[in-house]
Amino acid sequence: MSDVLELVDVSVVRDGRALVDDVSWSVKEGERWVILGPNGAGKTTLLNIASSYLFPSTGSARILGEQLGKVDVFELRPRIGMAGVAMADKLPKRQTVLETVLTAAYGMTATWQEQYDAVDEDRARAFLDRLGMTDFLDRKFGTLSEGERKRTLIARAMMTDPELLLLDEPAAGLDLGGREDLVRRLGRLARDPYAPSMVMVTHHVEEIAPGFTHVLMIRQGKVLAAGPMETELTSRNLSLCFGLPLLVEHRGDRYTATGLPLG
Ligand SMILES: Nc1ncnc2c1ncn2[C@@H]1O[C@H](COP(=O)(O)OP(=O)(O)OP(=O)(O)O)[C@@H](O)[C@H]1O
Repeated sequence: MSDVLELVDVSVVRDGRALVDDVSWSVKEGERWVILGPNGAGKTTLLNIASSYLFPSTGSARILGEQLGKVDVFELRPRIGMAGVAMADKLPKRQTVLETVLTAAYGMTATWQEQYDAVDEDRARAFLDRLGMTDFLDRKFGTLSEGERKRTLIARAMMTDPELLLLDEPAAGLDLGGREDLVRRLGRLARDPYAPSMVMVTHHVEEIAPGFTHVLMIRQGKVLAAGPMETELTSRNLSLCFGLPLLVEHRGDRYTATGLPLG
């Protein structure tokens, strides 16, 4: 298996403070990673490196076999799908859902007067269908609910047929039904052997879909645990990560975490 992502001794320093501190982490082809950590731990900063939008202050980062700093990022970026709030803010609100997904194939965020290939339109429809968005194709992106927007962004990130899919808090802001629906869809994607390697940032173990294989826990910029879900997603590690006693339970193919009474 080849490395999709390989960070060696990576630090990101701003105003004399390490936001990411000496992180070494590798993601192999086909793996599905979850990044867990408290607010401000450095999760989004790591994702920004993985998407080639942020360069480490020190250390080395290889993405899809290319060394950050030596590769033309404009050639690298189409190989990476990214769905997150930062992307949602860049997309025109008046564009339809179908156009929002379709424009990804042309490496831009706005539509032009040009005709799109029927093949691309079919692909956009298929991804939207897979995410349960078929009834919303002509709706303006700006009028979607949080959950509908999240599902559209994932379809959009899939459109370039990425080798690496990065999801930044895809279930944040969803109600219970919306979360469960998304977890089911992400689970289907995670178990699809043809789906890209995936890295998902989340705040809650309840949002981990079946099919995710590995977890990275980060606290104050430092890696606290990284490895297979079944060995690393433990009460001990999660308690250390969030700084309070937590009980992790594994029921069926899902996880829950609850705080223990401070005895
Ligand atoms: N450009 C910057 N300059 C200075 N500090 C920054 C900069 N960008 C981020 N930070 C700080 O770096 C730390 C890590 O931020 P990051 O967004 O990676 O955390 P996170 O784990 O994603 O947090 P959250 O769960 O709240 O989204 C935070 O303390 C943040 O305030």
